[in-house]
Amino acid sequence: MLNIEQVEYTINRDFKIGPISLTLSTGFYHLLGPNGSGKTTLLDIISGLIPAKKGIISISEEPVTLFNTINICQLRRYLTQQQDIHFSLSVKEMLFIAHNDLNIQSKTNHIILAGLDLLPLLDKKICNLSGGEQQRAHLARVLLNIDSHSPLLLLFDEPYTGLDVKHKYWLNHYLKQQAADHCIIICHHELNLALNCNQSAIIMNKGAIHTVVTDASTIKKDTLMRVFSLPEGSINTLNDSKVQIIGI
Ligand SMILES: Nc1ncnc2c1ncn2[C@@H]1O[C@H](COP(=O)(O)OP(=O)(O)OP(=O)(O)O)[C@@H](O)[C@H]1O
Repeated sequence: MLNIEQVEYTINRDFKIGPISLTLSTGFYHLLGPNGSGKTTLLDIISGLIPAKKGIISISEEPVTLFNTINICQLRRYLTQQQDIHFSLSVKEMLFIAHNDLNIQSKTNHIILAGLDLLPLLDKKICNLSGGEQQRAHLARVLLNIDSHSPLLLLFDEPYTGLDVKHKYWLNHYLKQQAADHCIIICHHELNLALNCNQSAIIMNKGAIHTVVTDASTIKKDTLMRVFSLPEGSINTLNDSKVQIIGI
């Protein structure tokens, strides 16, 4: 599904991404790492928003290049970290701009809009919604667009921002179901959530991939302390040898 070979990108004299090589099939991948470790930059490169300086990326065998943007857009969806709405749009208007043939009544779409509790908010202006409500509307914009018969690459940059626990739970549950058919990469800082989920995780540090595990609950205390600069005593080892960060 996603193939990254020796990808490099130089941001400035002090910060460089890569070389990164990674091959991912369908599934659910947590992309973890401290602030400034290069997660968003990597997602931007994978999505084709910024061109890699070196190396090769392909999504379902399609090369990610500036000249192949139209094909790439059909193979991937990307919820970026920040969304700016410059017009006074309602939720419904924004969703219709993203999908001009959107059928709000269809069973699949109804599940998403109901799961994100957006049905009562459809006619409200986005700028008048709370932070979490706005994030739910932007999530719907992406989720309503993944009804595809072929596998997609779904990239989410900090999708949990502003969500309350009910909607975090719903989102995880929904994406877990989608992971059977699609390759889903979620960049976030909810370390305990990742440690709890038995899903794959990619840990970045200083522009490079530090660790890839097929089960995030096997991430070692040492790794967490080193990569995230956590103090001694901040990590609890449970009876089943899983670790949890305490105090957050
Ligand atoms: N447009 C830019 N110009 C200059 N430096 C940048 C730019 N974008 C990112 N950087 C720098 O590149 C590094 C990686 O940034 P990036 O946003 O990829 O990190 P991140 O892991 O997503 O961080 P966070 O968890 O805080 O969102 C940081 O040091 C950041 O300051």
